Amino acid sequence: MLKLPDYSCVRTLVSLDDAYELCRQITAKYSKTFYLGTMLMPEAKRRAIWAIYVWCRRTDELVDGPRASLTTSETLDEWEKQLEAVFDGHPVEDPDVALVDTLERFPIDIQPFRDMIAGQRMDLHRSRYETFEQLELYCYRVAGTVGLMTTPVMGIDTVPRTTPWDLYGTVQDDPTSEAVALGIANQLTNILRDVGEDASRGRIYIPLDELALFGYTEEDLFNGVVDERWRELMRFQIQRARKFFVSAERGIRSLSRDARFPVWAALMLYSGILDEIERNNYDVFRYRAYVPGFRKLTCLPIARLRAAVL
Ligand SMILES: CC(C)=CCC/C(C)=C/CC/C(C)=C/CC/C(C)=C/[C@@H]1[C@@H](COP(=O)(O)OP(=O)(O)O)[C@]1(C)CC/C=C(\C)CC/C=C(\C)CCC=C(C)C
Ligand SMILES: Nc1ncnc2c1ncn2[C@@H]1O[C@H](COP(=O)(O)OP(=O)(O)OP(=O)(O)O)[C@@H](O)[C@H]1O
Ligand SMILES: [Mn+2]
Repeated sequence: MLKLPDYSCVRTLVSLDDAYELCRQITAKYSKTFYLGTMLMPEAKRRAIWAIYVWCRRTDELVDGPRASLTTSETLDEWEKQLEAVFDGHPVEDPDVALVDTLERFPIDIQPFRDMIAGQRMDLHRSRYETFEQLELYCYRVAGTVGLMTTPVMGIDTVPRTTPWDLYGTVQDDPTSEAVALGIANQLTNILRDVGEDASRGRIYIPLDELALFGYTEEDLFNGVVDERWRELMRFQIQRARKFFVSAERGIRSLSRDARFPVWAALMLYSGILDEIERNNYDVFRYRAYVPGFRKLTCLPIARLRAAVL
């Protein structure tokens, strides 16, 4: 079993600035998209998002990282206790120093963090989802929760703006469900991009009843068969992921002004992966869909404009 540090021990940890710098470096190393998003935010918010990112990354690594085979349900129990210590103001490891500070500055609830651990537990115990309902619960837990963790940092500002091209109607007070929708959209996209990689680990996230609906079998998936059945199935999956992105868009105008551009940018960059899958003619087995740097750059002025006018 993977042993975590004893959270009841007192130990010497890094300074607050060093802890945030560590979180910055880890975010930059692991995610170009989210790091870019944070670089468009004011300093205080950006540092908080790095701290949250790193906690999420560490949680994900427990079941997805190089030492994942050592992770058991007890490891996740310990991780949850470490989380509680952090919420009580007691950092256990260096990056926790930044998270404790972030939790003091922003009104963030512990429940989404617990729910994310529950999502990682699902990865530990199951490698198939029968229906989309089951998959949606998984997606809420591992990714929708990120929306709930980060919205209190980004802040809400619902001052209505009326424009002749108003696409989304009145500004809502509470963008919680849109924040969750963005996490789910990202996770569905991630799943479609990584179908081949997950299959090589014996995992299938696409709901089995939907594979059956398109006459595509588990065996086809493990053999990386790309034919019209697969392409139709992928078109269906992509269309659904896009619906979640569209729901999320409605919520961005309820966020603080200084968070709208970063979130539009992150949304456009991540949903761009779906366009790349289409460009690769749905062959996620042989080609990894990624948004090339120049296309990421062209998204930015459009995201800037959307943040200003939508
Ligand atoms: C710019 C910004 C606000 C970013 C948020 C950054 C953040 C804290 C991300 C956490 C990501 C993370 C490590 C989660 C652990 C579980 C996991 C791996 C989920 C997948 C992320 C993809 O990461 P990546 O591509 O690096 O994965 P791999 O390379 O395959 O390992 C997820 C797909 C989920 C990410 C979910 C979000 C970022 C939620 C987004 C929602 C908001 C920012 C709320 C916006 C508010 C409204 C009202 C729309
Ligand atoms: N164009 C590419 N071709 C092959 N491998 C890549 C490519 N881009 C990234 N990788 C590798 O795959 C890993 C994850 O790639 P990914 O596209 O998720 O980039 P990322 O830095 O995590 O950014 P993002 O936030 O957009 O997911 C990278 O750390 C890198 O090692
Ligand atoms: Mn990535």
